[in-house]
Amino acid sequence: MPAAPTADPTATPVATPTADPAAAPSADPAAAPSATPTDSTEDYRVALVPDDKAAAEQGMTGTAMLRRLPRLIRRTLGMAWAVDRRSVTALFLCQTLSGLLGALGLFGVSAAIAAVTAPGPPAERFSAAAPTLLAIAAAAGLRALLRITVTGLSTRLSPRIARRAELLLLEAATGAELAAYDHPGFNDRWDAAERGIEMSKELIVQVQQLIYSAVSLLAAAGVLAALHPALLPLLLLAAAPQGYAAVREARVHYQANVETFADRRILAALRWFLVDKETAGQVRSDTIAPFLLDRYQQAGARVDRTCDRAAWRCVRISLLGSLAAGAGAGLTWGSLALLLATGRMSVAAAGAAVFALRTAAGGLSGMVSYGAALYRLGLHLDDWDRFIAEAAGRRIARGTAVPPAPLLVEAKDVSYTYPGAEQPALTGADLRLGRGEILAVVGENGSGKSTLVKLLAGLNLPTGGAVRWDGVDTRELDAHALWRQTAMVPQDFARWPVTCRENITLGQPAPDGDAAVLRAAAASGADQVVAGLRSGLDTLLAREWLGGVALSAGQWQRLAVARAFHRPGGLLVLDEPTSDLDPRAEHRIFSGLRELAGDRAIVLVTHNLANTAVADRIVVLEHGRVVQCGSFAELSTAPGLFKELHDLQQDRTLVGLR
Ligand SMILES: Nc1ncnc2c1ncn2[C@@H]1O[C@H](COP(=O)(O)OP(=O)(O)OP(=O)(O)O)[C@@H](O)[C@H]1O
Repeated sequence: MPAAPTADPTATPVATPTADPAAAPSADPAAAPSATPTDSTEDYRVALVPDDKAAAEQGMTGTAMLRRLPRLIRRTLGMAWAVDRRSVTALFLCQTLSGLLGALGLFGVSAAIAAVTAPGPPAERFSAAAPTLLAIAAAAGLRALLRITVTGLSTRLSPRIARRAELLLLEAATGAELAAYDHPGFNDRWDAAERGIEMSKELIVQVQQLIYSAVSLLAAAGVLAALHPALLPLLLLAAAPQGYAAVREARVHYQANVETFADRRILAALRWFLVDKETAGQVRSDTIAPFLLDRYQQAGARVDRTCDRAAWRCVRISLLGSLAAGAGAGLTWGSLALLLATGRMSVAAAGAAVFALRTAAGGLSGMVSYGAALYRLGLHLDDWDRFIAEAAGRRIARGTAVPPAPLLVEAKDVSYTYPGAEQPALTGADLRLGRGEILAVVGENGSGKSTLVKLLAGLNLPTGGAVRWDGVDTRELDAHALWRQTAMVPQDFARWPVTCRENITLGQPAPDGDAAVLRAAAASGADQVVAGLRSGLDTLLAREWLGGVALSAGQWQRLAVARAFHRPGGLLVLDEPTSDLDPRAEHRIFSGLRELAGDRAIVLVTHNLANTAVADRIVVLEHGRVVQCGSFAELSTAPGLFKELHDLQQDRTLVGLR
């Protein structure tokens, strides 16, 4: 899936988001994307299949294939044209020339046989045929050269087409609203679309093979029609069963692919959990490896069973297709013999017909098999298309107003229900936050704190009520302009695989460059991290990469906070910003917060209620509702949830001291 895979992308190849444990169906069934709510890996697997299977069934008939092929060819050539016009033009010229040379060669064969079998002395006959034979040889040589050129051109085009397809996919994914990721099946469709990209590498190769076969067939068919009109329909009859079998096989393969889709995702997720560095320690300490490996084997066995069934079906289909094709071929060759025997065709024409029939049969079977392969690729390309269309339907399309740093951020009767969720995560929330103020948001796990701050920061749009920045609904604001005014430390902050400096500037340096970076680092305690790095700000923080340096969880968090402090956003959102920090680092951040609030509005989410003393106001959430609002002094003395939680926190400390 396209979301930043984990808090540590250094451990997650960005280009292989399928390995994202966030998308792992077995890891978190609540978050598992599926067609229907599921509670187990098995349910997940079963729930995924019907919809996708239904989609796969659509249009998988012979006529559908015939209808779709021209569109697919146009589409592939269109994609190729967009990336490299010269190569596509050269490809066409080569193919056309190759076809013409093929036809000339076949007519040449007829002329050569006629010359050789004409009455007269052998030497004369041979010298009469020699120029034609030389021309046939030259044409064959030239065709071979053209074939090599075509292969070279398609090898050049293939990766470029795939990269373009990938880029379009990435643009579609990053251009979608964040809420798109929460829609059931969105991540699955991303996975399927990625497979479409893999397949797109093959497109141009298959298309050029198909065109080559078609051109060969056309040339041979022209010659055959000229030799005897009965030969061509017979040839087509012989190819029909093979074509039908190829379509059926493509269909069986694709269906097997769809049926094993969920299991293959499970396999990918299990592979991830078994080998990733993040979980490697727990795999050992929890001795969970045998359990996960068992799951892996079960899923693998299911995939194998489905693939075996598909393979056997294909063998049966192929066998029947070949038998019918053999009978058709026998009919064609028998007819040719009959024409020759009854004198309705000359020996020269029959000789040329033999060559033409072989060429045409090769062209036909090439068209059938490449056509079927292309059709199969096209089904995967549909997945790519489907995702792009879906992402486009969920693209960020808000207003155009560009907000300055807000003086006032308000939530008015705000509710939010995650897509597909039965219960709202937030209901009827009202609050105000002015520039220079600190607002703390507290509550038990799952009470809606992160949901609320994502709405205030315009990452999500409320499903009810409104969030307003200086009176303007966030729906009417330009999303990117709004986010430029927002600095955020989310719970799962990213660990970008770039230098320490870039981890703080995010590629958006302040006018005073490193001075601003060092100020932000000093305010968050990241200055100590920088001081310990062998190349200071220039140190690459990507442990898997050559020369990268690994940081501790707390050191990363200091950098994440520095990054938010460095950003000149008018709204600063800190969601559990000190969960990994030692007391000294935590103290440094909270003692500097008031100064930072001078020209910003700050929202702080924390479970450490003592830290909320720094806030001007505290809102307490319970089951998605604001149940209390007040200052620390008020809430810590008045009866209510805040006091209860605060006392519990104190009480635990006392137990520890006893
Ligand atoms: N992407 C999502 N899709 C569906 N439901 C979600 C999603 N994210 C959160 N929720 C649900 O919304 C509710 C509020 O979640 P939220 O993350 O806002 O809680 P929180 O107060 O920040 O929790 P915590 O203290 O554990 O961080 C929870 O019941 C959670 O299950």
